[in-house]
Amino acid sequence: MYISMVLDMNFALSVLSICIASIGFALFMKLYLKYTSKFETYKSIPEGKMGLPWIGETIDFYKAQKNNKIFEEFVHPRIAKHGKIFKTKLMGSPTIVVNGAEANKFFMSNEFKLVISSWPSSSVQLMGKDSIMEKQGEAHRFLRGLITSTLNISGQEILVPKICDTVQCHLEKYWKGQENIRIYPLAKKLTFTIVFECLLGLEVHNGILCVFKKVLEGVFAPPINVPGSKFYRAKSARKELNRLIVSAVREKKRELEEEEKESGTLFSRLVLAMINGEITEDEVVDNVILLVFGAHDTTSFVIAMMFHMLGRYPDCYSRLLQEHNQIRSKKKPGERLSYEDTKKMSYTWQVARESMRMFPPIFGSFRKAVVDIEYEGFTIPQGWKVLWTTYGTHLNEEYFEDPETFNPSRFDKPVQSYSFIPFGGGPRLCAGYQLARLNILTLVHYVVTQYEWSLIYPDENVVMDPLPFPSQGMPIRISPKV
Ligand code: HEM
Repeated sequence: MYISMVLDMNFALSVLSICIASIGFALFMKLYLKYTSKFETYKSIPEGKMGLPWIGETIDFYKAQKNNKIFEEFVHPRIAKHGKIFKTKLMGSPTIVVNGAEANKFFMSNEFKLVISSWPSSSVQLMGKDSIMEKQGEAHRFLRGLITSTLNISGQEILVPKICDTVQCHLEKYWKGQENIRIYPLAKKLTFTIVFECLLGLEVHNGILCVFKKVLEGVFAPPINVPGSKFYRAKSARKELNRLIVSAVREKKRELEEEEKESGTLFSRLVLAMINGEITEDEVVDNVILLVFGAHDTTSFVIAMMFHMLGRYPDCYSRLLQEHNQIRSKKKPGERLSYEDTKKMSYTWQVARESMRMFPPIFGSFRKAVVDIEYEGFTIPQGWKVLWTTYGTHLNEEYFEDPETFNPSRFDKPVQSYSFIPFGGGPRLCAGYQLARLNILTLVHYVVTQYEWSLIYPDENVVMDPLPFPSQGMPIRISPKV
């Protein structure tokens, strides 16, 4: 009796489960068909798979990103199957992934006309809606003008000696007397100080780097604002940062109004524009934060990867060292580098470019179509995202012969335009590119002329979370040159 009751119950439960599963499946199919038929009117959407409703192929993308294999595991297999332009769905958005110099040129140079930049919600909330990356048209042009005017040739002539002092101070504080150091975290400290002190002209207070780090950690985290989440911690740090920067803005405003003299630093220029009513206080704050974000992990990763490759390619290192010894030999003891000296570091910059080709700090960037776009016989519907990727050209032998080989000399000759794009291109080309260049060249100069060094882990992995970084922080053995 008891057994038959249990069997009856089991049977009833099985029938119920089958019913629930069937209803679930029917609902799922209905949603899926509704979702796929929505775009049937567009006959020429690029090929590709949209994956599951809402999630799309996000899990595959994140998995590839975690392994630092976005190209090998996500982009390349889809290029092989569907061609250089394919569709997918990422983080809830239908997305067209575009690869190749021609496509890069088309989408990057049509910024504001056909596409606008489109950052994840967590980045916008943490960087602020008033940062340059969220601006279009005239507002974008004005902010960009302020930033790039600090980095024109006369701006760079002023910056180089300041960067030299900062680098020497950094080496004195963190390298001197050490046997082992980790290049990547130290390069982050240095980059932060260079942006804050040399570019912006702000003093670095104790603890501010820590607050910045917490904000940066949440920039690509899911925007889940619950206590304990990365995003929640980043939002709290952002509030703290706001307080600190707002008080610096108001102090600078008082100074500028009382003294009526402008120091020429980017921070003064931003505050002066605020006094003149051209931008708001929020715009000053958001752009200070954005500049640190734009510079910090990117420049430090390039520095780390340059040392990684130089440690593995002694011939390249000898040639680079020769370049710096020559510059050094023309200087008096203690004399700083000049902007002209940095122009002589052409091979070093080729090493940096080759490192960025193989290990781009930014894998690509999202845009949003503001109208239906016709490109190469395809239609990209209005509202869809477009993702351009660095890997799509950097690792393609159509643009770079033998792309897996580290060969800085490939940059002896100019490369096809829009094929080398670590700094992006078009109206949104990196606004701090010259600062990154000076930061990298100056640090390399002082390190290679003052230190013997060798890699501790020549096979150290690069991981991504979500930006790439060396898994061990790139430790090196160092000893001062005699
Ligand atoms: C090696 C170092 C760097 C790399 C690889 C890099 C890369 C990039 C890329 C790819 C973009 C374009 C993003 C897009 O198209 O959506 C960009 C934009 C930008 N970067 Fe950099 N960046 C670097 C260093 C810096 C530095 C040092 C600063 C400033 C101090 C900076 C400030 C900016 C700003 C303000 C933008 C936005 C430009 C705009 O929207 O008009 N970057 N960067």
